[in-house]
Amino acid sequence: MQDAIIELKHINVYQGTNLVLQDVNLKVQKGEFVYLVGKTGTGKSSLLKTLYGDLPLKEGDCTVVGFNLREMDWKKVPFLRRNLGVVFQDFQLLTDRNVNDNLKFVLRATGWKDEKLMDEKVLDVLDKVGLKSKGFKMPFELSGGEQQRVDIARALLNSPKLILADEPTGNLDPETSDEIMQLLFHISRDYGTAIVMATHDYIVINKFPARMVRTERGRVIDNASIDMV
Ligand SMILES: Nc1ncnc2c1ncn2[C@@H]1O[C@H](COP(=O)(O)OP(=O)(O)OP(=O)(O)O)[C@@H](O)[C@H]1O
Repeated sequence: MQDAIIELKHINVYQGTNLVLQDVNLKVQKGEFVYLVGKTGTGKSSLLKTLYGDLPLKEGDCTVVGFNLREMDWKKVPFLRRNLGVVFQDFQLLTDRNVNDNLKFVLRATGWKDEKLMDEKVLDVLDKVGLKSKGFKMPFELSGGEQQRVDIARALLNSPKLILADEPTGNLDPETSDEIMQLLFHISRDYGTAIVMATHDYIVINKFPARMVRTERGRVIDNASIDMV
């Protein structure tokens, strides 16, 4: 039997009192790569936010990396976040500290204490994203692609079973987008990390085909094929 990393049953997604997505059913298995596609404003980010506990789940059943979001005490959200990684379009690095300290900041915030273990972990994730020698650089000294790699390294810190990526190639040129996609596919394939990636970018999808799920008119449509979009 395969392990479901995400299982959604009849969930409704709200922004405030506004119902954004209705009756969403979705299963994502260990190591699966899934694109979340759909026009702007159709609810891709809202769905991802629900999955990482940024929007409260009001209706339906939702299990993410073993956490039942319906029954979960709101105070447990930090524990949920320790078990998944989130990658954003705009990198969201702390601009006042170098790459090592950006990563250590997250480790400390998620309960790590031993300096030596933290140093080893930081080196390990930087190695995984091909930035082993860049730990002492400030974010402004890095290219957009390198900053996105640091963002991905940050998502890998707690060895998550799931990465949620919201338009991770949105700010990158085509060549750099390809490099980031190769990295994400490598992570999914070689470490068994499930990845759900929201994107508008059909050039990327064509080059790196994977399962697609589409947001449209308040619904999530599974098995969307590329010629439908
Ligand atoms: N913070 C918010 N408060 C209220 N409504 C919001 C908020 N964020 C998004 N919305 C609304 O929720 C709906 C879905 O937005 P969402 O950002 O999830 O769509 P999206 O598919 O991710 O769009 P994009 O591709 O442009 O990022 C839109 O109608 C949007 O206006």
